[in-house]
Amino acid sequence: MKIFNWSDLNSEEQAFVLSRPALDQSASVSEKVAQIISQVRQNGDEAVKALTETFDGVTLDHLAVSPAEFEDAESSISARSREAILTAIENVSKFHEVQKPSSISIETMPGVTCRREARPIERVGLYVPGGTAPLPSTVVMLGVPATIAGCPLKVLCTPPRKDGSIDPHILVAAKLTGIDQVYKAGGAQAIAAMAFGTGSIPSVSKIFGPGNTWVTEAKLQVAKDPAGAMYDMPAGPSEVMVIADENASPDFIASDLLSQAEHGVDSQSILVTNSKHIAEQVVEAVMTQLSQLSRKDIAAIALEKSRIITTDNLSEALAISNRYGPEHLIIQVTDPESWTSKIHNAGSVFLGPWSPESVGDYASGTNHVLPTYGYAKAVSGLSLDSFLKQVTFQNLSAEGLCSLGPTVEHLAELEGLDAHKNAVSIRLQQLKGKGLSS
Ligand SMILES: NC(=O)c1ccc[n+]([C@@H]2O[C@H](COP(=O)([O-])OP(=O)(O)OC[C@H]3O[C@@H](n4cnc5c(N)ncnc54)[C@H](O)[C@@H]3O)[C@@H](O)[C@H]2O)c1
Ligand SMILES: N[C@H](CO)Cc1c[nH]c[nH+]1
Ligand SMILES: [Zn+2]
Repeated sequence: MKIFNWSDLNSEEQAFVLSRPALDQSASVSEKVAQIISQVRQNGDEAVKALTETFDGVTLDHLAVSPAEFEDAESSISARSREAILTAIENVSKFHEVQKPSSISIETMPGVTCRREARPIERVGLYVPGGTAPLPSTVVMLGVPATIAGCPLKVLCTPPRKDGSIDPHILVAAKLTGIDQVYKAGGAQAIAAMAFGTGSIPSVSKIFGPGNTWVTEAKLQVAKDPAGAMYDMPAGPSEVMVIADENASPDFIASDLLSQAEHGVDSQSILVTNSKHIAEQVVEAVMTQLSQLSRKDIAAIALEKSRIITTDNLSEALAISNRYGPEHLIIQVTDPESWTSKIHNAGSVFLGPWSPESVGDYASGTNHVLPTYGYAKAVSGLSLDSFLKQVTFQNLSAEGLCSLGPTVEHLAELEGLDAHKNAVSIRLQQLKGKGLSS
């Protein structure tokens, strides 16, 4: 990892140092995704099977995971794995249960009552990536809030393994979080199938979950079509930024940087520190730890686009972080809580030496589906709210309309919208007839 001293960089160099590995939005990816979507719309299940053969090298008879496959999965995983999945579900459930919104109601003026109530999204599609690693933890992060929100239809798609099966931990996590419709489909074809429906995969209103370029581009494209589906957020290649001072442990920092680098070749890990000494020690620790990893080849490529930035002080480090808007931000400084009010743009934050990013990935309780590419500046990570809609209600008494009606009539007149005005006037006339309006 290369070390850059922030104050030595001109603005162009600073922008380069904080640039992400580009999201491949080339015309070729966008055209190819458009073609995949069109194939799935035209030929449904048959197109999904053909595309699975092309991109995943698997021939499938059925897309739906059968009850027998769910049962086999139950018996094939260890008691320890089941227990770990249950602990994750328990903590993620606790943190998402307390996010349940309460209804609000207020009388804005006498006789005019406004209310807001949450409703679950009725049909949701959950995408669990599976290109390079099966992610049962993502099933937990998607399934738990969908179930707590009360979404009646939950459909899960994930790419099949080379033998046409789905990782059993994914199936067990699905069952345990209340999902029983799992389909063997990955990439853009899975997103298209959930957006428009196929013979076997039901269409949904909103699609959730992270994924690679193909998945992300497909989520964006199906949302543009009124017949398609909305999506949660652009959640692409994993990224982490660590802010550390001279008291932090170089080994801990290196382990955190590598934990995200190992996700994929396009992951990005950045250290920002006010200590040159720490920066140098981290370079060494990263190299030592990297050599021990089973995914060292992937992590090594990700590290080529990862960086270490040295700053004059921690305030400058925080400003850099807010400019970058990392998916994950780790604060390894003395008294980390004293810096939280200065953090504005980050998906999820890990405070102090005993809060590695991995705990949020798996089981602390927070959600690991988080905005990448700097979208943390504008959107939040997944939460219970993502699976709910807020419906507003208003109820006016006759007295309420008598008080508010003339204002609405006036505003409608300002906009030249006679029918709007008339919808009030016609009622006020009737109330006048009853002696209720002047
Ligand atoms: N931001 C988050 O919250 C978060 C959480 C977990 C994982 N992630 C990220 O999700 C990503 C998962 O990516 P992945 O690739 O492992 O799995 P994936 O499931 O997203 O993609 C695999 C699918 O991509 C399709 N595909 C592959 N090559 C293709 C090609 N040339 N043309 C068309 N389609 C093709 C295939 O259909 C395959 O099934 C990683 O980048 C990881 O860092 C992000
Ligand atoms: N770090 C990923 C989100 O960027 C989530 C994950 C799943 N498993 C391990 N990590
Ligand atoms: Zn991770």
